[in-house]
Amino acid sequence: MTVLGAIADDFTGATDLAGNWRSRGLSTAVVLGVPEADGLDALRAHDAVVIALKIRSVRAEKAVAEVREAAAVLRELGCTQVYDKYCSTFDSTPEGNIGPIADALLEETGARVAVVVPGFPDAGRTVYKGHLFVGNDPLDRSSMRDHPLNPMWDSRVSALLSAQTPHAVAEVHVDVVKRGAAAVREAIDAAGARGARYVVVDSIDGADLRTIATATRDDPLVTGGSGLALGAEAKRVAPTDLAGIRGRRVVLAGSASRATQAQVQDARRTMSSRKLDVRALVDDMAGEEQRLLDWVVERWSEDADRPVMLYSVGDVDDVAAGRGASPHASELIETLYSRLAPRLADAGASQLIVAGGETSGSVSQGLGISVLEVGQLLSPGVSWLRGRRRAAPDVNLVLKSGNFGDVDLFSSAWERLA
Ligand SMILES: Nc1ncnc2c1ncn2[C@@H]1O[C@H](COP(=O)(O)OP(=O)(O)O)[C@@H](O)[C@H]1O
Ligand SMILES: O=C(O)[C@@H](O)C(=O)COP(=O)(O)O
Repeated sequence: MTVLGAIADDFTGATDLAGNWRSRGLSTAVVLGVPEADGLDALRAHDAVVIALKIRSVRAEKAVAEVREAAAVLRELGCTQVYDKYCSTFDSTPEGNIGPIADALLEETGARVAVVVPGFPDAGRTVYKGHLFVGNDPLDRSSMRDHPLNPMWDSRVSALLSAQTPHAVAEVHVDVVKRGAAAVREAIDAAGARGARYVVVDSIDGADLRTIATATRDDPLVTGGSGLALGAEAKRVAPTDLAGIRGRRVVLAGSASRATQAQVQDARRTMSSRKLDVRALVDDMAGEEQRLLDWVVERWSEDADRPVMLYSVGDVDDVAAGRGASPHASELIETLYSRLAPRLADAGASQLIVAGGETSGSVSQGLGISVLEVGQLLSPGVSWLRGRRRAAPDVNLVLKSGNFGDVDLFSSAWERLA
């Protein structure tokens, strides 16, 4: 029976969370979109279910409506705790939807108070005295300040959240966390008694996540990045690795994040690659789609085993250039990838690495994927997946969050598919 349920605001975030639950031995299914009632029985066998939505950058009312539907499904599945998964870098604008979604989930779950835990120390996200750090930098001094969709303007998580919710937000700092789960529980309850509905809890290492997870085990709602899932009670089940599906290999990078830029630069040295031309997409989307398909297929015909890469940002100037070519550059790039992905699969692609949360959503939707099985972990937050497509053969996928993964991920990941 399913005990844990999650709602993730993007597809990479969903696989990030599922990978962490899998590493605790929990069998975890990722469903793309709110599943239909007749699809629920297949999910009941899992310990945990993640419903992946593509709502990170959509209007709050629309996002909340989808989240309420997803919450109803998790209730139907009998989940005793709902995990509200947003980005470990709290990606949102002041009009963003993290607050409204959490507010709706307080109502849906009947929770009096919910923790806010963006920390994921394995991936360099820590929260210290309420401030979110990316590596050594406060969030608003990290590369996230230049994000094309969600430029981050503050590092204090309570300030970011307070801009998006009418509810009071409290903080529990690391000195309390280091005293253990009972002290954290007491501090959360005390904050709740003073009227707070959210409590941002510091986490500077994995032990803190385990402490917070223990303290909140019986809470109907927790919120955070994926790190808190690493504190889930472990099951002694050795997770099996996914087998590789034979076929062509392709990298589709639509992420503008700095880590992806470095991965793109690294991969350009080892594989054929081509940068998307936003101007050409504006002028003739269908023609450009065909040209890109032909170009990839020709590269495969030269060497069937070598991956081929399409990318949209090689360095930070490409975002400004893309925007200069069209104010709709982001949508055009997402549309291109979602249309191209199924055509690449028809042309033989069975192993795809996709970079960027929004981009991964577009590609998965384009491929018609309904459920993802989570396999071997490549690096914190990044795993191989098997995507089940509606009326088409399955594919292996990596849906990589923009800022995650080792620099050589695009060339090294393939070896990890048995
Ligand atoms: N050259 C570009 N110019 C403008 N927008 C771009 C460019 N390349 C990618 N984008 C858009 O930026 C967004 C990146 O978001 P996402 O895929 O979530 O990755 P990340 O958050 O890591 O940057 C997408 O909407 C993508 O289409
Ligand atoms: O929590 C995280 O950092 C990731 O799971 C995530 O959501 C990253 O988003 P993108 O950078 O948009 O892929």
